[in-house]
Amino acid sequence: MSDEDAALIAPNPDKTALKRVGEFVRARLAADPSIYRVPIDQAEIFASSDFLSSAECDRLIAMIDEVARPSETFDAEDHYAYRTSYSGDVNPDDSFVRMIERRLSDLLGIDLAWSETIQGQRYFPGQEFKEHNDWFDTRAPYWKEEKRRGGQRSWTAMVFLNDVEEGGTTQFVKVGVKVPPQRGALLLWNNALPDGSPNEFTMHAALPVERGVKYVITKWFRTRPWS
Ligand SMILES: O=C(O)CCC(=O)C(=O)O
Ligand SMILES: [Fe+2]
Repeated sequence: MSDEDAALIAPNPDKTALKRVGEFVRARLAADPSIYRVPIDQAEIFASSDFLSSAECDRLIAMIDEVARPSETFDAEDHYAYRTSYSGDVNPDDSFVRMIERRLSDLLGIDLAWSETIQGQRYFPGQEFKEHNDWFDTRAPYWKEEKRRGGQRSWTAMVFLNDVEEGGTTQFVKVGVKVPPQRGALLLWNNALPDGSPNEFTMHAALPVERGVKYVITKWFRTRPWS
């Protein structure tokens, strides 16, 4: 059995909560005319082209440049091969950041308290984030802590802050969906299936930047209040 297959049969204590979050966010997004659903059946992936203004993107880019440090993923063993970009939590107490967070939370209809603080990422040429799923592996040592502080990740919200000269496409590798960076565009997806189990079709990668620099912000929503 591959590691990936094993992850899919790992214990899923948050299944019912994931199902419930999936249901209400799905209904809310379906009723929102600014949101487009990527037309595939295997995963719930949504986009909105002008979520942030250029001025808002520039302000976030400047904040990321201030906090950038090497990324950490939850897979300590090979994280350098895995994600080579720079990342950092932008200041969650900043009133401008709070405004962006409130907008995301309102769009999805998930209480802001159920989400991790916004993370900024910057990719220079050659940097990438190899294919992965955003959900936690409930068999990994870190799960004990994550379970206590908000549980499984439900929805991911990501915003591209700039156009990239070449490369940096976000690719959902199992369903053939490719989203090139587009300034201000929001990408949202449900990491779970409608029944609350992890959806392997959400596996995604940030392809290497070839020319220019790529900036994104990401916010992960959980299944209960995050701390
Ligand atoms: O930068 C991207 O395009 C993807 C980022 C990502 O997958 C993540 O932060 O989990
Ligand atoms: Fe991801």
